Amino acid sequence: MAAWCQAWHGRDRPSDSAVRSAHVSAAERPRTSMTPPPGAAIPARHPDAPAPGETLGAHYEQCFGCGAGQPYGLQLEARAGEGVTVSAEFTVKEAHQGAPGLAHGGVLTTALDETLGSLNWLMHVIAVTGRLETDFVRPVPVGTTLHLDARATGREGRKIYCSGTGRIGGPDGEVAVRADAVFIEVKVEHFINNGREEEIKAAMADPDQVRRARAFEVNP
Ligand SMILES: CCCCCCCC/C=C\CCCCCCCC(=O)SCCNC(=O)CCNC(=O)[C@H](O)C(C)(C)COP(=O)(O)OP(=O)(O)OC[C@H]1O[C@@H](n2cnc3c(N)ncnc32)[C@H](O)[C@@H]1OP(=O)(O)O
Repeated sequence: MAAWCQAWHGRDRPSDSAVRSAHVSAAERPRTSMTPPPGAAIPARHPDAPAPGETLGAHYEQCFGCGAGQPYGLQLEARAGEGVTVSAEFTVKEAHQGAPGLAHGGVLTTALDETLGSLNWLMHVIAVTGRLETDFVRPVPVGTTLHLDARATGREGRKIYCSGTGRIGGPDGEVAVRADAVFIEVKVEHFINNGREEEIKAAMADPDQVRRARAFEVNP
């Protein structure tokens, strides 16, 4: 039986008090810098990572950032670049407005979060966003295609440092948004112990081999 499957069967869900105390100690931690510390490792591309130019596919069909099963989601399709870099496009739809005719800042942050998160697949690591800092440089109108780029800049322990930009008017157009983030490597138990049973079961039964591989095969 695969490790993730054993973890599911023998899972030990955290009690409410465990979740609360974990939350308090994390909240008391000083903010992590967004710059890789001196001595951080240079992120290495996994030998089995998709080749430059290949699309990565969604990691979960119901993901608000990349899943095809979310009609109001971003349905972002990331492509592998050289090294540990990715690019993606996202066209702002009416459902994504904040001010009339303009993209909501949270949606733009989601686009960056998803693009940055997809870098982890090139390293064959499962990681969640720990900290994400966005600069909103220009307003982004509905109908605009945001050209996104992201790169991993350093690794230290479980922390993965990365940065990304979103440009308008073409892949070399003006920067409209940019972000720095620290992702934290987790085991598949992070999802099993904290997610809802219904969705976890559905994800495990996903007939899409690529998505299953992204979710599980990086956790031997
Ligand atoms: C069976 C089905 C399975 C399906 C599987 C599907 C897999 C699909 C593949 C991929 C999915 C990825 C999803 C992509 C979606 C886009 C990305 C998102 O939006 S993710 C959602 C938003 N993020 C969260 O919900 C995190 C919530 N936070 C937590 O769960 C914890 O706080 C966590 C895991 C981040 C850390 O908790 P700790 O207890 O494991 O680790 P500690 O010991 O506290 O920290 C470890 C190191 O990380 C630093 N760290 C921790 N939290 C940090 C933070 N918030 N900012 C900066 N650094 C932080 C610490 O300073 C520490 O560093 P030092 O080792 O001391 O140097």
